[in-house]
Parts: sequence; structure tokens; C-alpha cells
Amino acid sequence: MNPNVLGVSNKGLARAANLPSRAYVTFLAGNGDYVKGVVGLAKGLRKVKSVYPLVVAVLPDVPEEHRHILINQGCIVREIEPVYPPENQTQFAMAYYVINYSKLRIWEFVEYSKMIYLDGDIQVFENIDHLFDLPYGCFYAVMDCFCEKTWSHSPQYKIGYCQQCPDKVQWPEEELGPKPSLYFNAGMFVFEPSLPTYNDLLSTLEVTPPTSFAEQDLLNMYFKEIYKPIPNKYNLVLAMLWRHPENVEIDKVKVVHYCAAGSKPWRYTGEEENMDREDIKMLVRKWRAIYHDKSLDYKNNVINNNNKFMPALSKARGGFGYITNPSAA
Ligand SMILES: O=c1ccn([C@@H]2O[C@H](COP(=O)(O)OP(=O)(O)O)[C@@H](O)[C@H]2O)c(=O)[nH]1
Ligand SMILES: OC[C@H]1O[C@H](O[C@@H]2[C@@H](O)[C@H](O)[C@@H](O)[C@H](O)[C@@H]2O)[C@H](O)[C@@H](O)[C@H]1O
Ligand SMILES: [Mn+2]
Repeated sequence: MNPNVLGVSNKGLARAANLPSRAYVTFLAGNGDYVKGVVGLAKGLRKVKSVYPLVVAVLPDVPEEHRHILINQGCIVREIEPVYPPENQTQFAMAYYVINYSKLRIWEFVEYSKMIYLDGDIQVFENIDHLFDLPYGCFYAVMDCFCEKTWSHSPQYKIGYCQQCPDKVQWPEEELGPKPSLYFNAGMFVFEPSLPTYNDLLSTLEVTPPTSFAEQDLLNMYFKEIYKPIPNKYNLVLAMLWRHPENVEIDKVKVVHYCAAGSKPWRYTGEEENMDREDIKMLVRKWRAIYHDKSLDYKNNVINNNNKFMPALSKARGGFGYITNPSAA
């Protein structure tokens, strides 16, 4: 179903409002509670007055009810087919991460010239629309941290080396070869959809044995030459708070990534390791305040619920004030 009421393409509308076609995009799989993360993200982007829409790439197993919740929050819901790593090799990737290979479908969204991918467990607390103006031709993301147990399989973890503090433990080149290239967290990145890149990514996947961090490892290998690190404030991987506090200025953080075990705000109990920290409790409270803020719901923000033309044009201006599915209004 064409996502706008006029049946004009996104690019057509963007041209009409002479805007490059840009959008945020996230990924939703399963019928579990990650849909709450995506609702929170949609409301967070609205709160910071982003002018670009949020596209949600959903796997077929996402129920109609969840899709309607997202449409009613002003999201553009796009169904994608799953992407699986090479046959019978999935034992190498942490089983939980295998579904994340499906994220690679977003390179097919070529009606957008540039997109910012955000995991569903991310919240945007300050406007980051300016990242869409970063120069074309590069892949922008925040550097990850290797100090959590999830990295215990890696040589970095075994020798205590982390790119967040490269001088703390010297990388033993003679023993382990050249220092690893800079490695990004794939929970947030600025990229350009492209069919040639999409096709090449998938053919590369077919000949690449899956590894612990699944699509994140594949993306790091694939974009190594054009990867440009951006500051941690654009994707605060929570473990940074206890692993590299010297690299975090919490009041300057714009984007928080609730990826530490037990930190998902919609199911947070505070019982897991590090989850009783005051900064974690504050960030979970901040997320929940947005999630429960009814004034941020789409229906309380739409520019004009009744005028069929307004939603499409406001979309051209990138706003959330449009109905992608009039019957869902
Ligand atoms: O059951 C799931 C698991 C993951 N995801 C999506 O896949 C992303 C990556 O998974 P997750 O954030 O849990 O990985 P982490 O960043 O914690 O390693 C999530 O943010 C969601 O967008 C989902 O929709 N349903
Ligand atoms: O499929 C692999 C995932 O890899 C990344 O998560 C990891 C990474 O952040 C590690 O550094 C942490 O230690 C770990 O907890 C966390 O799960 C991405 O956030 C996620 O979107 C997804 O790509
Ligand atoms: Mn995540």
C-alpha cells in the first residue's frame, strides 16, 4: 500500500517540498515487546521535533495489531523478508542475533537518498537531524566497546584491549598481527540505501561464515574502508558508563542505546548487574516519561487529521503529521 494518501511517491513529495528524501529507519521482529521500544522511539523523535519520518522494517511475524499501533503513531510500516546467514552455519552467531541479519533489507529502501538506522532499544533525547547533512560516500556510526562479557570470545577482550582506550593495553602486533580496524556498534548508523550495495551485501553474506555479532560484524567488515566514527553522544552504548566513564559526558548525550543486559526500559527490573546504578535508573525514567507521555502520541500531534492533502504534504516536509493508512486514523 503506497504510504501516502495522494499516491505520490516519497521522492515526488520530497521534490514538491524540495527536500531530499530522508527518513529514520528501525527494525522490528517477532510478536514480543520490542514494539514498545519502537513506539518510544517514534514518540522521542516527535518530542525532539525531527522533520523526518520513521520507517519501521517489520518481519512477517510482526502481528497486524503491532503494525497498527505503529501506523497510529505516525510510522511508515514496511514489511521485509527475513535474511538468513549461510545454511547450517548459524551456530556461530549467538542464536539471538540471527534475526538481525534481516536488518540488511533496509539497503533496498532506495526511495530515500539517506537514512539513519536506529535500533528499537534506542531513544533520541536531542534532535540529530543534522546528521543527514553529513557528506555522502561514507558510513557513519559510533565506536563500540569490547569490555563486556559478550566480547569474551574475542582476542581484544582476552588481552584487555579496547578501542575506547587504545593506550591502556598496547596491541601486541608481533603476536596478534595488526591492530583491529575501528569497529562500530550497529545499533545506530547513517547510510545511503543502494541496490548495488544491497545485492553485494547479500552476496557477501552468502560466503561469510556467521560470527558472534552477526550482521554487526558483517557490516563492520563490509564498510571498513568508508567507516567514519562519530562521537559517542550519538549512540551511548550503556556499558560505556562503567567501562569508560572518562569518555562519557552524560549531559551532552543525544542518543541512548539500551543494549546492556537488563536495561531495556520497557522490561527493566533493576536486578541485573550494573542496573542499580543511579545513571541507569535516570535514563530508564527518561525513556519511560516519553513512552507514557500522551501529548506525544501521533493523534495529539497530527497537523490536520481531516484534510487528506495536508498529511501527504506535511510528510513532504518530513513531519510526523501524516496518516500512512487513513483507515487506521
Ligand atoms: O525480539 C527482537 C529482537 C530484536 N529486535 C530488533 O533488533 C534490534 C537489535 O536487537 P537488540 O537491540 O536487542 O540487540 P543489542 O543492541 O541489545 O545487542 C532491536 O533493537 C530491535 O530493533 C526485535 O525487533 N525483536
Ligand atoms: O546483532 C549483533 C548486535 O550487536 C550490537 O549489540 C551488541 C554490541 O553492542 C556489544 O558491544 C555489546 O556488548 C552487546 O551487549 C550488544 O548486544 C548491536 O547493538 C545490535 O544492534 C546488534 O547489531
Ligand atoms: Mn540494540
